[in-house]
Amino acid sequence: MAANTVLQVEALSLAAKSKKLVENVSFSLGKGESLGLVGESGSGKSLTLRAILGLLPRGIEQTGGVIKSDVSSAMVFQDPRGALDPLCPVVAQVAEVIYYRQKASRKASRIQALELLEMLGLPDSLKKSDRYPSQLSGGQCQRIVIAMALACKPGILLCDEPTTALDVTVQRQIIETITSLQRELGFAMVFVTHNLAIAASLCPKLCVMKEGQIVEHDDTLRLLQNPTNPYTRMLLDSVLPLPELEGSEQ
Ligand SMILES: Nc1ncnc2c1ncn2[C@@H]1O[C@H](COP(=O)(O)OP(=O)(O)OP(=O)(O)O)[C@@H](O)[C@H]1O
Repeated sequence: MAANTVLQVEALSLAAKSKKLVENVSFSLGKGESLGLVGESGSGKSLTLRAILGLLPRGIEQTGGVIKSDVSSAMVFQDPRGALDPLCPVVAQVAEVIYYRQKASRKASRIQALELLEMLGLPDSLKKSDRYPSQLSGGQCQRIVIAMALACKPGILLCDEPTTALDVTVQRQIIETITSLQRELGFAMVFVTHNLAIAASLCPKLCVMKEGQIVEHDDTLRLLQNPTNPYTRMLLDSVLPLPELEGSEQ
Protein backbone atom coordinates (compact mmCIF):
# COMPACT_ATOMS: atom_id res chain seq x y z
CA MET A 1 0.00 0.00 0.00
CA ALA A 2 1.18 3.53 -0.77
CA ALA A 3 2.20 5.57 2.29
CA ASN A 4 -0.91 7.76 2.31
CA THR A 5 -3.36 4.91 1.60
CA VAL A 6 -5.58 3.82 4.51
CA LEU A 7 -7.73 1.33 2.60
CA GLN A 8 -7.16 -0.79 -0.46
CA VAL A 9 -9.88 -3.05 -1.79
CA GLU A 10 -8.54 -5.31 -4.53
CA ALA A 11 -10.79 -7.45 -6.72
CA LEU A 12 -13.27 -8.11 -3.90
CA SER A 13 -15.86 -10.79 -4.68
CA LEU A 14 -18.68 -11.90 -2.38
CA ALA A 15 -21.22 -14.66 -2.80
CA ALA A 16 -24.10 -16.38 -1.05
CA LYS A 17 -23.75 -20.09 -1.74
CA SER A 18 -22.96 -20.04 -5.45
CA LYS A 19 -24.78 -16.75 -6.18
CA LYS A 20 -22.36 -13.93 -7.00
CA LEU A 21 -23.34 -10.73 -5.17
CA VAL A 22 -20.23 -8.56 -5.50
CA GLU A 23 -17.69 -9.11 -8.25
CA ASN A 24 -14.17 -7.85 -8.71
CA VAL A 25 -14.64 -4.57 -6.83
CA SER A 26 -11.48 -2.48 -6.43
CA PHE A 27 -10.82 0.99 -5.04
CA SER A 28 -8.48 2.71 -2.64
CA LEU A 29 -8.80 5.51 -0.14
CA GLY A 30 -6.16 7.98 1.07
CA LYS A 31 -5.91 9.45 4.58
CA GLY A 32 -8.77 11.89 5.16
CA GLU A 33 -10.26 11.24 1.68
CA SER A 34 -13.92 10.58 0.87
CA LEU A 35 -15.23 8.12 -1.68
CA GLY A 36 -18.88 7.79 -2.66
CA LEU A 37 -20.35 4.39 -3.59
CA VAL A 38 -23.54 5.01 -5.55
CA GLY A 39 -25.96 2.72 -7.31
CA GLU A 40 -29.40 1.20 -7.28
CA SER A 41 -30.83 -0.90 -4.49
CA GLY A 42 -29.26 -4.37 -4.40
CA SER A 43 -26.12 -3.35 -6.33
CA GLY A 44 -23.82 -4.55 -3.53
CA LYS A 45 -22.92 -1.28 -1.79
CA SER A 46 -23.79 -2.35 1.77
CA LEU A 47 -22.15 -5.75 1.42
CA THR A 48 -18.96 -4.06 0.23
CA LEU A 49 -18.98 -1.84 3.35
CA ARG A 50 -19.66 -4.80 5.61
CA ALA A 51 -16.76 -6.69 4.06
CA ILE A 52 -14.46 -3.75 4.86
CA LEU A 53 -15.76 -3.76 8.45
CA GLY A 54 -15.24 -7.54 8.61
CA LEU A 55 -18.88 -8.05 9.49
CA LEU A 56 -20.44 -9.98 6.60
CA PRO A 57 -23.94 -11.32 7.25
CA ARG A 58 -24.24 -15.04 7.94
CA GLY A 59 -24.30 -16.99 4.68
CA ILE A 60 -22.23 -14.46 2.71
CA GLU A 61 -18.64 -15.39 1.94
CA GLN A 62 -15.68 -13.57 0.48
CA THR A 63 -14.84 -15.63 -2.59
CA GLY A 64 -12.03 -13.50 -3.93
CA GLY A 65 -9.82 -10.47 -3.50
CA VAL A 66 -8.17 -8.80 -0.54
CA ILE A 67 -8.94 -5.85 1.70
CA LYS A 68 -5.88 -4.11 3.10
CA SER A 69 -6.12 -1.47 5.82
CA ASP A 70 -3.93 -0.55 8.74
CA VAL A 71 -6.42 1.75 10.49
CA SER A 72 -9.65 0.99 12.34
CA SER A 73 -13.09 1.39 10.74
CA ALA A 74 -16.45 2.24 12.27
CA MET A 75 -19.84 2.14 10.60
CA VAL A 76 -22.88 4.41 10.65
CA PHE A 77 -25.94 2.37 9.71
CA GLN A 78 -28.96 3.36 7.64
CA ASP A 79 -31.63 3.02 10.34
CA PRO A 80 -30.51 4.97 13.42
CA ARG A 81 -33.29 3.76 15.70
CA GLY A 82 -32.59 0.14 14.78
CA ALA A 83 -28.89 0.65 15.58
CA LEU A 84 -29.63 1.87 19.14
CA ASP A 85 -30.69 -0.15 22.18
CA PRO A 86 -34.23 1.08 22.98
CA LEU A 87 -33.86 0.17 26.66
CA CYS A 88 -30.62 2.04 27.36
CA PRO A 89 -30.27 5.86 27.75
CA VAL A 90 -28.42 7.36 24.79
CA VAL A 91 -25.55 8.96 26.76
CA ALA A 92 -24.90 5.60 28.42
CA GLN A 93 -24.76 3.94 24.96
CA VAL A 94 -22.08 6.36 23.74
CA ALA A 95 -20.18 6.06 27.07
CA GLU A 96 -20.25 2.25 26.82
CA VAL A 97 -18.43 2.35 23.46
CA ILE A 98 -15.74 4.63 24.93
CA TYR A 99 -15.42 2.41 28.02
CA TYR A 100 -14.81 -0.73 25.98
CA ARG A 101 -12.92 0.66 22.98
CA GLN A 102 -10.72 3.18 24.73
CA LYS A 103 -10.47 1.35 28.08
CA ALA A 104 -11.35 4.61 29.88
CA SER A 105 -12.85 4.68 33.39
CA ARG A 106 -16.66 4.86 33.70
CA LYS A 107 -16.45 8.50 34.81
CA ALA A 108 -14.05 9.53 32.02
CA SER A 109 -16.20 7.63 29.47
CA ARG A 110 -19.28 9.60 30.46
CA ILE A 111 -17.40 12.92 30.30
CA GLN A 112 -16.08 12.04 26.81
CA ALA A 113 -19.56 10.93 25.72
CA LEU A 114 -20.97 14.30 26.76
CA GLU A 115 -18.19 16.06 24.82
CA LEU A 116 -19.04 14.01 21.73
CA LEU A 117 -22.72 14.92 22.05
CA GLU A 118 -21.67 18.57 22.19
CA MET A 119 -19.52 18.08 19.08
CA LEU A 120 -22.48 16.53 17.26
CA GLY A 121 -24.60 19.58 18.06
CA LEU A 122 -27.06 17.75 20.33
CA PRO A 123 -29.01 19.95 22.78
CA ASP A 124 -28.02 20.28 26.46
CA SER A 125 -31.35 18.74 27.51
CA LEU A 126 -30.04 15.38 26.24
CA LYS A 127 -27.02 15.65 28.50
CA LYS A 128 -28.77 16.73 31.71
CA SER A 129 -31.45 14.07 31.92
CA ASP A 130 -30.75 10.64 30.52
CA ARG A 131 -33.04 10.15 27.57
CA TYR A 132 -33.99 7.00 25.67
CA PRO A 133 -33.91 6.64 21.83
CA SER A 134 -37.73 6.75 21.66
CA GLN A 135 -37.61 10.26 23.16
CA LEU A 136 -35.34 11.58 20.38
CA SER A 137 -36.10 12.64 16.81
CA GLY A 138 -34.74 10.56 13.90
CA GLY A 139 -32.05 13.19 13.23
CA GLN A 140 -31.00 13.22 16.91
CA CYS A 141 -30.81 9.40 16.92
CA GLN A 142 -28.57 9.53 13.83
CA ARG A 143 -26.28 12.04 15.58
CA ILE A 144 -26.04 9.64 18.54
CA VAL A 145 -25.14 6.78 16.16
CA ILE A 146 -22.45 8.97 14.53
CA ALA A 147 -21.13 9.84 18.03
CA MET A 148 -20.90 6.10 18.81
CA ALA A 149 -18.97 5.48 15.59
CA LEU A 150 -16.60 8.39 16.32
CA ALA A 151 -16.13 7.16 19.90
CA CYS A 152 -14.09 4.33 18.34
CA LYS A 153 -11.70 6.99 16.97
CA PRO A 154 -11.86 5.43 13.49
CA GLY A 155 -9.37 6.06 10.71
CA ILE A 156 -12.21 5.29 8.28
CA LEU A 157 -15.88 6.12 8.76
CA LEU A 158 -18.13 3.80 6.75
CA CYS A 159 -21.51 5.46 6.18
CA ASP A 160 -24.31 3.23 4.91
CA GLU A 161 -27.01 5.58 3.63
CA PRO A 162 -26.99 7.48 6.96
CA THR A 163 -29.50 10.07 5.80
CA THR A 164 -31.99 7.94 3.87
CA ALA A 165 -34.46 7.66 6.76
CA LEU A 166 -34.43 11.42 7.42
CA ASP A 167 -36.33 14.33 5.91
CA VAL A 168 -34.41 16.56 3.50
CA THR A 169 -33.63 19.45 5.86
CA VAL A 170 -32.30 17.06 8.52
CA GLN A 171 -30.39 15.19 5.77
CA ARG A 172 -28.59 18.38 4.93
CA GLN A 173 -27.76 19.17 8.57
CA ILE A 174 -26.35 15.66 9.12
CA ILE A 175 -24.24 15.90 5.96
CA GLU A 176 -22.88 19.29 7.04
CA THR A 177 -22.09 17.85 10.47
CA ILE A 178 -20.23 14.87 8.97
CA THR A 179 -18.25 17.19 6.67
CA SER A 180 -17.16 19.50 9.47
CA LEU A 181 -16.28 16.58 11.78
CA GLN A 182 -14.20 15.05 8.99
CA ARG A 183 -12.32 18.34 8.60
CA GLU A 184 -11.75 18.51 12.35
CA LEU A 185 -10.88 14.84 13.03
CA GLY A 186 -9.31 13.85 9.70
CA PHE A 187 -10.94 10.44 9.20
CA ALA A 188 -11.32 8.96 5.71
CA MET A 189 -14.84 8.05 4.62
CA VAL A 190 -16.68 5.67 2.32
CA PHE A 191 -20.19 7.03 1.84
CA VAL A 192 -22.82 4.69 0.43
CA THR A 193 -25.99 6.12 -1.05
CA HIS A 194 -28.37 5.70 -3.96
CA ASN A 195 -28.56 9.48 -4.14
CA LEU A 196 -26.00 10.72 -6.66
CA ALA A 197 -26.48 14.37 -5.64
CA ILE A 198 -25.61 13.65 -1.99
CA ALA A 199 -22.57 11.56 -2.94
CA ALA A 200 -21.37 14.22 -5.37
CA SER A 201 -21.71 17.01 -2.80
CA LEU A 202 -19.70 15.06 -0.21
CA CYS A 203 -17.09 13.09 -2.11
CA PRO A 204 -14.42 14.16 -4.62
CA LYS A 205 -14.34 10.60 -6.00
CA LEU A 206 -17.20 8.29 -6.93
CA CYS A 207 -17.68 4.62 -7.77
CA VAL A 208 -20.91 3.73 -9.54
CA MET A 209 -22.10 0.19 -8.79
CA LYS A 210 -24.56 -1.94 -10.71
CA GLU A 211 -25.37 -5.61 -10.19
CA GLY A 212 -22.40 -6.17 -7.88
CA GLN A 213 -19.80 -4.52 -10.09
CA ILE A 214 -18.21 -1.08 -10.35
CA VAL A 215 -19.23 0.23 -13.75
CA GLU A 216 -17.54 3.61 -13.44
CA HIS A 217 -14.92 5.02 -11.06
CA ASP A 218 -13.67 8.58 -11.45
CA ASP A 219 -13.24 12.03 -9.96
CA THR A 220 -16.71 13.37 -9.17
CA LEU A 221 -16.49 16.40 -11.45
CA ARG A 222 -15.22 14.40 -14.41
CA LEU A 223 -17.87 11.75 -13.85
CA LEU A 224 -20.66 14.33 -13.68
CA GLN A 225 -19.41 16.23 -16.73
CA ASN A 226 -18.49 13.27 -18.86
CA PRO A 227 -20.12 10.02 -17.75
CA THR A 228 -18.89 7.15 -19.91
CA ASN A 229 -21.17 4.36 -18.72
CA PRO A 230 -24.84 4.32 -19.84
CA TYR A 231 -25.96 3.45 -16.30
CA THR A 232 -24.14 6.52 -14.87
CA ARG A 233 -25.82 8.63 -17.56
CA MET A 234 -29.18 7.20 -16.55
CA LEU A 235 -28.49 8.00 -12.88
CA LEU A 236 -27.60 11.56 -13.83
CA ASP A 237 -30.70 11.93 -15.99
CA SER A 238 -32.90 10.71 -13.17
CA VAL A 239 -31.97 13.65 -10.89
CA LEU A 240 -35.12 15.76 -11.11
CA PRO A 241 -34.58 19.47 -11.89
CA LEU A 242 -36.69 22.01 -10.01
CA PRO A 243 -39.44 23.42 -12.27
CA GLU A 244 -38.96 26.99 -13.43
CA LEU A 245 -41.39 29.28 -11.67
CA GLU A 246 -43.86 31.15 -13.84
CA GLY A 247 -42.96 34.85 -14.05
CA SER A 248 -39.50 34.34 -12.56
CA GLU A 249 -36.69 36.43 -14.01
CA GLN A 250 -34.47 34.78 -16.60
N1 LIG B 1 -27.76 -11.76 4.14
C1 LIG B 1 -27.92 -11.93 2.82
N2 LIG B 1 -28.12 -13.16 2.29
C2 LIG B 1 -28.30 -13.33 0.95
N3 LIG B 1 -28.26 -12.33 0.04
C3 LIG B 1 -28.06 -11.08 0.52
C4 LIG B 1 -27.88 -10.81 1.92
N4 LIG B 1 -27.68 -9.47 2.08
C5 LIG B 1 -27.75 -8.92 0.84
N5 LIG B 1 -27.97 -9.88 -0.08
C6 LIG B 1 -28.09 -9.68 -1.53
O1 LIG B 1 -26.86 -9.13 -1.99
C7 LIG B 1 -27.12 -8.16 -3.00
C8 LIG B 1 -26.46 -6.84 -2.63
O2 LIG B 1 -27.07 -6.35 -1.44
P1 LIG B 1 -26.65 -4.98 -0.73
O3 LIG B 1 -27.41 -4.89 0.56
O4 LIG B 1 -25.19 -4.90 -0.66
O5 LIG B 1 -27.20 -3.91 -1.79
P2 LIG B 1 -27.23 -2.32 -1.68
O6 LIG B 1 -26.66 -1.81 -2.94
O7 LIG B 1 -26.59 -1.87 -0.41
O8 LIG B 1 -28.79 -2.04 -1.63
P3 LIG B 1 -29.63 -0.95 -0.77
O9 LIG B 1 -29.30 0.39 -1.38
O10 LIG B 1 -31.05 -1.35 -0.99
O11 LIG B 1 -29.19 -1.08 0.67
C9 LIG B 1 -28.63 -8.08 -3.16
O12 LIG B 1 -28.99 -8.89 -4.26
C10 LIG B 1 -29.17 -8.65 -1.88
O13 LIG B 1 -30.41 -9.28 -2.09
